[in-house]
Amino acid sequence: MAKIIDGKKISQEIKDELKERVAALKEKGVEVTLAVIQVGNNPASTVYVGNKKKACAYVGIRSLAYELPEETTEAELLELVEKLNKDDSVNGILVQLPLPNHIDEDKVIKTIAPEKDVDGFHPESVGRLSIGQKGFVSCTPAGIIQLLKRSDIEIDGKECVIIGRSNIVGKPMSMLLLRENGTVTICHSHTKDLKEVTKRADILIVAIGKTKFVTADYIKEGAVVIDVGMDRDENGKLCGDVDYADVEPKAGAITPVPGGVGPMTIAMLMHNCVSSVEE
Ligand SMILES: Nc1nc(=O)c2c([nH]1)NC[C@@H]1CN(c3ccc(C(=O)N[C@@H](CCC(=O)O)C(=O)O)cc3)C=[N+]21
Repeated sequence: MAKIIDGKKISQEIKDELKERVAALKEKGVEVTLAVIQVGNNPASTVYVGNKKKACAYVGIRSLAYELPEETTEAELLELVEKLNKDDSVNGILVQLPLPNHIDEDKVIKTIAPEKDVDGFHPESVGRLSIGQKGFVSCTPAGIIQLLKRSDIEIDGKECVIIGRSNIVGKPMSMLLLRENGTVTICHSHTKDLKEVTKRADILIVAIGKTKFVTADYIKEGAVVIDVGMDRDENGKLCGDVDYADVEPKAGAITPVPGGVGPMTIAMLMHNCVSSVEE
């Protein structure tokens, strides 16, 4: 029986700590403000953005919602980002991804001022993380480190295997695990004999976007399994990239979906907003 890593509970602890820090800032007359921009109405994005606004309200962060129509041009979006860059009352800017196809995501991310890049997606933020300088860290991988630390799971010297090499999860995850002295392997679609690699993992991070892809035969007995997937099963129910029912009995610890990594992503966004104002 695996220990269930409760992301909902741990994210709540983090939000409660942040709530006190925001209250202390308010006493000094300092307000924390996050601008959230959504283009179009992708239903998943609407749910995530809604959760972000709710978390802001709980922690005491002011949130400004920009809900732009699907037809918004790239120039219009860039103009809004530049306006928010210059607005001293705005501390953080988040542009919800994915953007409609006619907008170049890289160009938009590059336009966000690095000092307001609470998503940690700007090339400067990514570069800083890779060379060990202070900067914003992508929220999902930062949340996974918190899940491990707050569950007393040691990373130092451990075999850490990541499946997936995305810019927002896999790659920054590798940098964070390396910073914690893990031995890090990143697997992807061209990896030969994937199971042989994943079976070496003491800590396995799964971020591939394939419903219930990882089964018990991918893991070592007692491994820590972190599921970053946000998928739908055959009944339309939310599930992850890990076949939970199959893997849980063999794992040492595991994150559920929902209630695992997802809520941590939002807690770390709140953390990034608050820490940017405190420093
Ligand atoms: N600029 C940008 N920043 C992001 O951080 C970002 C993004 N774009 N685009 C999409 C992904 C995905 N993401 C999630 C956030 C919360 C949950 C979450 O709260 N999940 C809940 C369940 C949510 C539900 O009920 O559907 C859970 O796992 O328990 C999931 C996924 C942030 N992302």
